[in-house]
Amino acid sequence: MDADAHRLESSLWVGRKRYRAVLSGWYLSWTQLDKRNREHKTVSVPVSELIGVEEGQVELQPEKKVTESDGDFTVFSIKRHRKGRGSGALWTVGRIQFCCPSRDLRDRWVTQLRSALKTHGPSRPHRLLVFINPFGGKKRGSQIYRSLVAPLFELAGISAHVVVTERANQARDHILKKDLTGFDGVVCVGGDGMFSELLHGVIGRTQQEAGLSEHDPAAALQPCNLHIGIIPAGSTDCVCFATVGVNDPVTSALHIIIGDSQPLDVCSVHHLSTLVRYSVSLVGYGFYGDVLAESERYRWMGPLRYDYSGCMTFLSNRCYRGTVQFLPADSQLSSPRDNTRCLSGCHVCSESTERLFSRSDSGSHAGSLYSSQFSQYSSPWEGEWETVEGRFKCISLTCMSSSCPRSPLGLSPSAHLADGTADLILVRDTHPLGFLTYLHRHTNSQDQFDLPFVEVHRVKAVRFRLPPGEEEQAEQEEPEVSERPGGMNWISSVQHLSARAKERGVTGAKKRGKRDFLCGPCCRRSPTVSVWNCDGELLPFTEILCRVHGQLVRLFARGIEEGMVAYRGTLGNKSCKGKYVLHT
Ligand SMILES: CCCCCCCCCCCCC/C=C/[C@@H](O)[C@H](CO)NC(=O)CCCCCCCCCCCCCCC
Ligand SMILES: Nc1ncnc2c1ncn2[C@@H]1O[C@H](COP(=O)(O)OP(=O)(O)OP(=O)(O)O)[C@@H](O)[C@H]1O
Ligand SMILES: [Ca+2]
Repeated sequence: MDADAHRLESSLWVGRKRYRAVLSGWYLSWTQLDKRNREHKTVSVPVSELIGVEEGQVELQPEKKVTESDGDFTVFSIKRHRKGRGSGALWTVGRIQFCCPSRDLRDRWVTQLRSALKTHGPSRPHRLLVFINPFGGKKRGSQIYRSLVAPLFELAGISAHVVVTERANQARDHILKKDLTGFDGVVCVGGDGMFSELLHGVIGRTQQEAGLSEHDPAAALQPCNLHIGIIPAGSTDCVCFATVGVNDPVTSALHIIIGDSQPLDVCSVHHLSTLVRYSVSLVGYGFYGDVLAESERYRWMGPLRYDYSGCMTFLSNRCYRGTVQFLPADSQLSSPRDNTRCLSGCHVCSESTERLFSRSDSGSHAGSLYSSQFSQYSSPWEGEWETVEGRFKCISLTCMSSSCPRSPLGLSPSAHLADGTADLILVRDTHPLGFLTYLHRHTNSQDQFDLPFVEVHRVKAVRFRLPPGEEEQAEQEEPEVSERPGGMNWISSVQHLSARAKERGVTGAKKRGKRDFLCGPCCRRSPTVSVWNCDGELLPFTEILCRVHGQLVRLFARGIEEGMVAYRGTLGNKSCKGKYVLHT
């Protein structure tokens, strides 16, 4: 439809001031007029950023209140705040009350604005399936949804089917098994763990419907159409922070309402011929694995458990031997040390869309990487595998920056959300002060890669193997792989093994903790094998293969908005003002 089909222009009042209001093309604008009809200040709002239009004088806070009058209507739109609490833009609801000289004119305005919204917002969701974890983070999920999000969905005409979860993995199972006809997206109210449930549900369901097996790391998985929305209410909320730039329920709800769409790379983690889990944020061995294993004992501390376990793990001063192999990404396209940042509309990511979907860069029949072990040429992917052997404090693989309030630029500040690559960070054994320097640089603008014991690579795939003689024993029962692609058997087997890994992690951490305290923080008699942390879940296997699937899922987000990033001095939070600057 012609964008100007909704054109309307008339004189309106806002409070005691008279305006010439115009709905034209993609904008609603109003210009103040003085007594002689001279034009003054103009305010313009893109139709794409309108949330809803209501008759009468409408207030949303503290609860919805409508004062009916013949000529009034209220327009709700997105309002940006440059000084957000984090490094992105904080969005709130802007409200403007117009008054028309007649009811007839008011009705025309309301009708035209609503029909402009319909025309300009075809990608907006109409029906959403919302999962609330009542126990995530500070246990405020239900309250956050009820008081901050539900009223906005109602205002925007979104119908939401809400499921308050009663057990872990309920959301994932619901998405995998139930009829989802009519839903335009799924939303979680919770933390990274809840997001991960939705991620596994959506990817699994899509592959199931496409008749594809998720187990073969060489398979070209089917990109998912069902969008995922995240209302942050967890402990870390790293995925939300890294894709929106702030952890704020209202900002996220508004991104969902206007139907923003942000593709996201996903890493599949395999052991032998089995898919173990998907990750978007951190696949980490050594320090981050140990922190997570340790933190399981302190769940009762809430979000603080990570700081406490972080200190304990740091003091235990462990390092682990192993062999890391990786398939480098094209270094002509980008590099983890190019000092750029993936922002909304990022050109590296948009160019990747073309590259990722213009040709099939793998084939599900090309043979498993595992069958080839360390051979360089049987990979379905281009390039040569590189090998690094040694003793590591930590090994981290991240598909995105993994920024979070604790680390506002993240594990890899120049990583991209949707370029089909991940950054592999290898931190070799070093003295505690060196490692502390590395960790501390995550909290400020100093380059954490500019240290002699740290290396970073942009990669498409990674393998980890224990040193000869310490290989993984077939102690774990092999997960029973379902015949049916996307079937549930492997999930429950891997889940069972993960629960055992958690137990092992906890008891292991107990033993290690005791011994470390007896011997002091510099004790060298530490365990030889760590555990993998996959987006906050412990993995039941040590020898794994990770492969990046470019833009496999889509979020209701748009990346961090340009001009809102925490470059020098633009951050609102006093305690960190001016600190978060990329090293340019
Ligand atoms: C001197 C201060 C150093 C501060 C160092 C801060 C580094 C912060 C790096 C954050 C990286 C987050 C990666 C995201 C992971 C998520 O997908 C995942 C799921 O939510 N979260 C975790 O696994 C949860 C993992 C949480 C890891 C928290 C680590 C906290 C370390 C504290 C170390 C203190 C050492 C002090 C020695 C005296
Ligand atoms: N009703 C429930 N009872 C118990 N566990 C649940 C329930 N609903 C979801 N879960 C599980 O709780 C785990 C943690 O939830 P969530 O991610 O929301 O919070 P968090 O751990 O505090 O935050 P973060 O993951 O950001 O650190 C998830 O892995 C999820 O599977
Ligand atoms: Ca990426």
